[in-house]
Amino acid sequence: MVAMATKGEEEVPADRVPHLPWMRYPVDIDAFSGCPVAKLPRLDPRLAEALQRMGIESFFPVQEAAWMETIGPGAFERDVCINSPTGSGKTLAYALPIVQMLSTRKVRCLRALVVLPTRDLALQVKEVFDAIAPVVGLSVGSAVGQSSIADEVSNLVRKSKQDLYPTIDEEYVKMEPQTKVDILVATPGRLMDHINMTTGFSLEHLQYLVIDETDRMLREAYQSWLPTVIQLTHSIGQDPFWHGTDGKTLLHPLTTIRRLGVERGFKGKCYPRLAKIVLSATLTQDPSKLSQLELHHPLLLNSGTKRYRIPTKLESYKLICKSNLKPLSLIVLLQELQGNKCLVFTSSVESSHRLSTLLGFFENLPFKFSEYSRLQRESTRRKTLEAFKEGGIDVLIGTDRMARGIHIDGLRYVINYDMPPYVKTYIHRAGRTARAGESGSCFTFLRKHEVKTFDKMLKKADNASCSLHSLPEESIETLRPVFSSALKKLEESLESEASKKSNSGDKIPSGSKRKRTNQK
Ligand SMILES: Nc1ncnc2c1ncn2[C@@H]1O[C@H](COP(=O)(O)OP(=O)(O)OP(=O)(O)O)[C@@H](O)[C@H]1O
Repeated sequence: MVAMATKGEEEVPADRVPHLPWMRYPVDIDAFSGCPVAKLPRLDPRLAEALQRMGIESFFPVQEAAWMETIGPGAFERDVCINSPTGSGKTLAYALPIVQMLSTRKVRCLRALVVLPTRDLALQVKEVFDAIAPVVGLSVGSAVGQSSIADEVSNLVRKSKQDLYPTIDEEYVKMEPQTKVDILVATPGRLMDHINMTTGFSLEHLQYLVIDETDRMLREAYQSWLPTVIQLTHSIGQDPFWHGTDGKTLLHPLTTIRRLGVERGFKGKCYPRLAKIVLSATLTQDPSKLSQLELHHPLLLNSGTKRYRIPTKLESYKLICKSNLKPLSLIVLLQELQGNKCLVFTSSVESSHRLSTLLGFFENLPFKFSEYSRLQRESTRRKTLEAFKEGGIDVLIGTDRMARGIHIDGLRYVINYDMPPYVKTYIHRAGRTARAGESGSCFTFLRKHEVKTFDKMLKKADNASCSLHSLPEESIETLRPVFSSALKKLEESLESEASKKSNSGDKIPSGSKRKRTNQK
């Protein structure tokens, strides 16, 4: 039985043959065994050194496979679609070829755009580019809303010569690109701000477009950023020649020498191609969604034959508990995990807030926890994530917003306090652990009536086995006396928060009214 598909969420039987012919004959990533950095053909030695400084001695299979289709024999002739498990190294799989391809560019202008759904994830990916791009002279910028738009503008575009020397010849100004970065990592909202408002910001020279977490990006419209970007990068009508006032016609000195490839469907005309890489651990197969990408002769790189794969060293457990005692079961489980780093996922910001407020009324808990949700200020969230990464906090309680792509070293445990609504949600939540070949465990709390649905859901995730984990009844019983007073304090605390907000005129957090988001 197919999980209830809701608007925007395509849940089709994982074993159904893909609609799109090109998805039926993927390159099997498992056919690659990875290789030492020194053995990757044509890798720029400066990049090899940078990778070694990052502690990377060998490449993962997906990175080797992607390299072969971009720098190797595949030579970027086809757009690359990567469907590979969480934590398998997809970021470097696209970052390395793009940096290598741009390492020979002569003029600095925006040639690679990487778009991701959240600021945290975008900043994480920018760190990877920052570690490799500068060694070959490339500059990397970000447009994620972490700083003011004015600061971003000054980092992204230089003042045009016309502003500096009003008498300068206009034609010369048109020639000189004003973007100060070669590679831009962006979230859709800020990208659209710069497209619409930042003078000198241009995508006309773009050669590479990467869409990470593609299934989520295609599901959430984000002010129709994708059609806007695709349209702006169409070079149809872009005259590659510069017609001087003296009647001479020259090849525009700054025309991007994109990989001129004959595009199918363009009647054989030479057409500079925008090379695209799209990727996810749960890449959509929905033709209507994929058509938005205008992929050129796409090639699918897939891990194994299943639609979804979970990390090999991930162990899954389920705990069946009474819903009214779930907070106590969570405390007992967290006590068992002895302060190891752990992410706790709930179904909504409101549920995260309630749970973390309630836990605050239990004294002497043997672990430090914090809420991590949109109800908090951005600065608070950033500090919380930093403290969690550095070990100052053991447990983060949040929503699916922190499920996509975020990598936290040493994260051993993920707990689904609320059952994930879809298999994709499960894969991305559980995928915060057992990354890069490490082991990890995912515990899911279930009420009796949820077990059957959950088991069916897990069958779609590569037939993942899931053992039953039980908690000592007596440990739960010892917490019950505190529990009832904690519940009372919780209601009082939420009431006073609500009255404070209504007195101060603050909007009640949208999270408290939010329907279940199918963010995944
Ligand atoms: N070749 C490598 N050798 C060792 N570690 C690596 C290698 N490639 C990537 N890593 C590390 O593996 C971790 C996961 O990589 P990455 O975030 O790219 O995975 P991902 O496939 O994008 O995961 P997700 O689907 O969750 O976004 C990162 O911390 C990265 O530093």
